[in-house]
Amino acid sequence: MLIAGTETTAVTLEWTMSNLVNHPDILNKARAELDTHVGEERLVDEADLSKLPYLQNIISESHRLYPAAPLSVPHMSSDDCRIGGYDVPRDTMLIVNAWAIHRDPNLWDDSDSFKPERFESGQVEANKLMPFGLGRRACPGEGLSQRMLGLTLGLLIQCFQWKRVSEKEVDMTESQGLTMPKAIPLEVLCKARPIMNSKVLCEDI
Ligand code: HEM
Repeated sequence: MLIAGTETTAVTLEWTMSNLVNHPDILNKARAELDTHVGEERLVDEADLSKLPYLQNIISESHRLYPAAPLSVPHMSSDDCRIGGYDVPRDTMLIVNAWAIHRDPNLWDDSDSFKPERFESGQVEANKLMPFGLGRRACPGEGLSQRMLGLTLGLLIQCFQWKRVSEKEVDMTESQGLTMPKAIPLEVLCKARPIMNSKVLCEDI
């Protein structure tokens, strides 16, 4: 439960921040969305998340390219069945490669690029995502985790300016592990934005 609930969300946040510092234009657009819909007089909160579709699209795009459970969790067929043209006997272990599906060029335009805008076209794209699994055994923590990711990312962008430690792009190599960690942990520079000095922040805390 600890790994399922914390490591997955933390790893997703690290991949998302890595993508953002490698794409400052996308980071700026997310900051502009926060400044427009939340402003600089108070901190973002849960009720704001529905007004921040671009922030949500950034999270979806991170789930797509860097799913925290790339091979999901093994399942077993409870009966004979047919999947994608293959006969699968009862009691076969099935592993879904979400990582490969999320990068399949037949399903996604420019599939290896980080483009949150692809989710602006509506629900069709979002329906192709499966970072939390599908069906009866899908992740019960999806709602909690999506809120945690939205709030944490929103606060990080609202409160700090972020940039890479050098001109060189952040290395995006994946390492091995249950939750697909980064091979090289993220290091970034941050500078407090004016909201951090404001009286409002002290009152919010
Ligand atoms: C980015 C965050 C997360 C991701 C990507 C994620 C992904 C997944 C995936 C792919 C599964 C397997 C689904 C399947 O078998 O088809 C799973 C199961 C599970 N997750 Fe998550 N998860 C996340 C966060 C959380 C959180 C925050 C909690 C709880 C607080 C949680 C609790 C669980 C539990 C208990 C299961 C096992 C469910 C079962 O076997 O019936 N997860 N998760």
